[in-house]
Amino acid sequence: MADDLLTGAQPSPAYDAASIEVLEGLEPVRKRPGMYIGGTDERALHHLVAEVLDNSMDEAVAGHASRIEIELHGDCSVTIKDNGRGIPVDPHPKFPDKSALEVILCTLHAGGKFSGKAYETSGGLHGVGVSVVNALSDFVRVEVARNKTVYAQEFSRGIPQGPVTEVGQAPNRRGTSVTFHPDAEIFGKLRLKPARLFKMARSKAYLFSGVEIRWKSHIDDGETPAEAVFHFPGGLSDYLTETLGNAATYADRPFAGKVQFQERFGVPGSVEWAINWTPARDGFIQSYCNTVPTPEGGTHEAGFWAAILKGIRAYGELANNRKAKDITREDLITGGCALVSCFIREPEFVGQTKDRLATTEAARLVENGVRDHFDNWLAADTKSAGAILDFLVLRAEERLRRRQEKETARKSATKKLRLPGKLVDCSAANRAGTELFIVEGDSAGGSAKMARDRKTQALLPLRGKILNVLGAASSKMTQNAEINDLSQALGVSMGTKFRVDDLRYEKIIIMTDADVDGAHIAALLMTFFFSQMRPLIDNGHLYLACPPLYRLTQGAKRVYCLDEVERDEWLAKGLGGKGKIDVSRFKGLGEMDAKDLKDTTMNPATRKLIRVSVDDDEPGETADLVERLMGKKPEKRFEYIQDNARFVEELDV
Ligand SMILES: Nc1ncnc2c1ncn2[C@@H]1O[C@H](COP(=O)(O)OP(=O)(O)OP(=O)(O)O)[C@@H](O)[C@H]1O
Ligand SMILES: [Mg+2]
Ligand SMILES: [Mg+2]
Repeated sequence: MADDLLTGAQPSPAYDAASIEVLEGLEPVRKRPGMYIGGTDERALHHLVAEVLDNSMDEAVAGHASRIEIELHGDCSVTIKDNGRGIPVDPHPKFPDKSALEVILCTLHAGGKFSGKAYETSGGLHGVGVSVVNALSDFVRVEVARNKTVYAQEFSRGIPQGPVTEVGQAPNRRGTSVTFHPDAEIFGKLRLKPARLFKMARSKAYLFSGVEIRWKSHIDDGETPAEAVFHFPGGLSDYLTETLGNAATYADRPFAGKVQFQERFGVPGSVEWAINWTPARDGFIQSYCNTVPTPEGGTHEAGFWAAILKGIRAYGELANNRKAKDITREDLITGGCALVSCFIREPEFVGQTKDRLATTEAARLVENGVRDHFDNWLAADTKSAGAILDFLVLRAEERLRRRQEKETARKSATKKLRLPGKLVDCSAANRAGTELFIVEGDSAGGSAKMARDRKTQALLPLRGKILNVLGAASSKMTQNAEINDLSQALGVSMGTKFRVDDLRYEKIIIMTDADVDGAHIAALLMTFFFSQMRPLIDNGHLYLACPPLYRLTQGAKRVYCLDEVERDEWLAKGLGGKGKIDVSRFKGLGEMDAKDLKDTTMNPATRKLIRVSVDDDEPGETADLVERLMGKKPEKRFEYIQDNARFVEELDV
């Protein structure tokens, strides 16, 4: 084979000046879409909509538009319409035979946002966005209402299908409407997803309370509304409250606010933020600059955390809490749920998809803008401030303890087992017959502790939701405290270093509440085992406990029911006791007393377990399944776990 290459009969084509191509117009975009939209995957496809929407948002933030309409059509084309100034249509001074509209759509680096004259703090800055969309669409129609006239021009794959023409009168309307259909030559079978666009549209409305965004979709995905109007005068604070739902938080209301830089620092721009802390989930931060999401963070995020960190340490000092000085940014972020949105002049992003903000000044502006407010807020609401401080100090202590444990473990010459502090171990010396219950929350751990058989049953309470490992980088995973505790308790390593023989227990039993949250945690754990400790499943070590949903009592008689069906059966035939049957539904494991928990869920003689297994005949299906389990909707996962008998196979023990 290799010889063929060297002595090949085909003469290689000459490599000379003629082989150096110069791509003209929008051709480079079609040749290398990745350079402009970061790939040709689903994310890139949706980014096209973001580019057009960002242009309308820029128009709104500049004070020229108050309404944006997004319509997803049945053929997966999209229309984005605003009531702004309208893209200029007059002949362009540099290209007198072309309109500005055509120049903007068909030339890279053509735009009105370079000088800061037409826009003050815009998300757009490269003059590339809409021309890239044009290059990668097989159909584009732009309509502009300006000077009481409606103009239109159509394009395909970046090439005008005719000049700008007047198509009607618009005596009291103005604005821009861009309709485009992504090109299947570039994106293949990928389709725009209503749910994703819906979310994008809604978050934009949260980011700029001065705009109303109207959503319409002609594609029914079963969950996304066909029509909606977004207008959020409450801004990010409302957004955060909505995102956290009814999770318990350390502050009653988020620490939220907005600062205009002009008033404080004499430069244009502003920062708005909202943050709260919760034990219920891993922390997150979503940041934006000029309404453009920056998933990789950047200087604005750095400034924000610096303000929060300095504020909380100073507060700790005032409150005479010596440990406050140990709090680091890492502690703030775990459990801290934050939204930060800044508007600045001439932002510098990394890459055309603008994933990270690089403007150094933003760090200072945001830090100084947020800092005073945080100090005042902490001083005014001492109850919340105290709760947050305690939580963060605990985080810091845990982190230091883990680090110290690691160091002592490394120092000790003999290989000694390190076990996490919260593991309630069993006393049996051998693995045979032993079980580890992974329980949700500390309260459930309490009754489980009394219900267990001390000799063979061990407990590991997990706090909050473990990291969604599928989406996480492996470095993040090894830093996750809950995951570290879990693998330490099991006595094994993750990934390729996993040895099934090292397992310290024979059965690993996931015991979570019989509700949606419990199912979520169970799904997270199963996914974790599937991706990091697969042999543990293949060798039949992983189980799900089946806590009952109902307890029926009639006089002195009492039965437990796993589900509605069983409950209704008993209700129909009666328990054989006296009087009325009393039905109670368990909301969580923590509600059951130790005896109930033992009889129904833990005692090997009376309980039911489900063994988790993976169907090997359909390996493709399994990967798909994990994806599905890890989708964004916990209810879906719950249904899935309940309905699916392939992944979760029934087994009476
Ligand atoms: N909806 C709109 N209303 C008014 N002007 C618009 C609109 N959309 C685009 N424009 C004009 O077209 C120009 C080019 O848009 P384009 O998206 O290509 O680049 P940009 O927004 O300047 O920068 P970026 O490449 O970062 O998006 C804008 O600078 C603006 O002057
Ligand atoms: Mg743009
Ligand atoms: Mg352009």
